Amino acid sequence: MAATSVVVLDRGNNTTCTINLHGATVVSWRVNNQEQLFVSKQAVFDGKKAIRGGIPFVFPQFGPWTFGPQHGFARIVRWNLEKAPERLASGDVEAIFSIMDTDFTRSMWNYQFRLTYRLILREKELHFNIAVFNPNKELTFSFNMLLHTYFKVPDVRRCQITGLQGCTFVDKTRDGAVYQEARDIVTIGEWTDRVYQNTPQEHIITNVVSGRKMRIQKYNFPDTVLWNPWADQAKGMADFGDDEYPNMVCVESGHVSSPVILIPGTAFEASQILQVM
Ligand SMILES: O=P(O)(O)OC[C@H]1O[C@@H](O)[C@H](O)[C@@H](O)[C@@H]1O
Repeated sequence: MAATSVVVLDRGNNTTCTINLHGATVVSWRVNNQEQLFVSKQAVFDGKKAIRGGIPFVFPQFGPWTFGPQHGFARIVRWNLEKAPERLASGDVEAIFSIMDTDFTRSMWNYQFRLTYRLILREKELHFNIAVFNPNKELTFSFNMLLHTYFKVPDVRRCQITGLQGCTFVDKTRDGAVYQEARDIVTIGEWTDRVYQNTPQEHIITNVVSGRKMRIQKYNFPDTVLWNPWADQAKGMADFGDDEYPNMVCVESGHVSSPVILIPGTAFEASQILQVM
């Protein structure tokens, strides 16, 4: 069996979305033949390591983890294809992916769970609907979740990001010091690793591929992580080219600064819409 395998949603007009079952990582989103996501040339596809780029799925932990790998296990396990790509009456294409607990996941996180991930590819949009169910009889569990989206950009220094003004953020490049964002438009010109809290439902990033704008809409994802490793940090990552940092920006919708607490028999739902404007 191949170490990794992919599922393609094809809407026609050279508009496609490719999902690698390793981590249910979205590894490509093309709109009219234009790639919107960054994947490193050094990315490793060995069915073990997390894929460097696209949209890795972070769950049940964000960041370093005492009981397992950084950013949890969802991005390094093979997902099931619950529903193969199917064209809807609207012409949009849908596919559903899922994981549930295994011996491997229980060795780090000893709960039964079920996670479904539904993707819908529209003309200029990609929709993500996520549901986590707690089937345990008595155990409440808590988790973080985040869509670690790597946007492809011609030059990150020219991107402007809206929707962060007034938000409190934890700056991981300054030992987790907490600040408040003063700027209505945020730009990036150095190593950036920030967890913005209680952000609004919408962000716009300017100057993505072909000078267009990207709209991010999120529901039940209170936080937004902004990340670019810049030159020095890039050198420290084996699966990221030294000169690639100008061509990506991670703007990540998540529930990370506080955990989701899920009591038995209930579900948590969250969603995101990406739109090329
Ligand atoms: O190298 P990883 O595990 O994919 O993580 C990449 C980055 O992911 C970001 O979301 C984190 O805020 C960063 O701290 C981290 O460096």
